[in-house]
Amino acid sequence: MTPPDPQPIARFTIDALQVLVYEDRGQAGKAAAQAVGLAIHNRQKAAGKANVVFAAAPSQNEFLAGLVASTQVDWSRVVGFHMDEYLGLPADHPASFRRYLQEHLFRLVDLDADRLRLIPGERAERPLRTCLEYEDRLLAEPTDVVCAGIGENGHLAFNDPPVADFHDPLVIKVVRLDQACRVQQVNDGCFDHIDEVPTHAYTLTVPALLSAPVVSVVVLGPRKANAVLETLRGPIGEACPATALRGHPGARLYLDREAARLVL
Ligand SMILES: N[C@@H]1[C@@H](O)[C@H](O)[C@@H](COP(=O)(O)O)O[C@@H]1O
Repeated sequence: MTPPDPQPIARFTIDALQVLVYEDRGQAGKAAAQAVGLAIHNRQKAAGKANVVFAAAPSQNEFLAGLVASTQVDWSRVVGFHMDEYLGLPADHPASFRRYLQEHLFRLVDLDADRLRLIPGERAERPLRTCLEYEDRLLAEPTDVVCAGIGENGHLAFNDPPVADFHDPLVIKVVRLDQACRVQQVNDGCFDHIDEVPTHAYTLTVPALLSAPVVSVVVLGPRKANAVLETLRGPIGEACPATALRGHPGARLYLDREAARLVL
């Protein structure tokens, strides 16, 4: 017998943003995976393929596991991008986002190299050239679905508060990482020590992320409660980059009870 679909314990809308709260991480991730699976399926039916941008962080584990299990997605017709990567980190480094996505998704669904558009983060020289090349790839295959998280400091991808720009003319840029963001990477277990966390990274910009008609955001755990509060109840602005989601009618925020603690 198949387990029942996850049911939200609360659902509400803040400005244009739909918010769904689930009892636990597993249910929130599974619900997001079902909705993203359907969005990819619909896009494949309408356009033949779907261009999808994936976040790479422990917050995505349950969601990606749900997507791997989805029967709705034809992975031979998905083009996979990722939203950020550390500058100077080789692809096989344990904390590399390319490695994370290979292990949690691409390898598991046979998404091969010819359908992957990955940021060559190890190229630390001439990063602007890397940005322009990746921009060309994104513009050639416009994003249909973005799968994101929100950082403890309210960042979207690596658009931390000091560098986020809701009117950014760029599609991808190199940013200096905020200290709070670098500390989170250690707390998440991605690095042993703050000194190991790179100081700079490539990131898709806020307008690039929000250009997708479907934006699915999974935010889990007690350490995200403040960021969720700011995202939903604070003033819309770059001080909390995730507030930009409130202007997007195709955005959905999937929370577990712990992350939603301050907004229920
Ligand atoms: N590289 C990750 C992104 O891919 C992720 O979306 C974001 C939020 O991550 P988390 O949900 O762990 O806070 O953080 C980093 O930028």
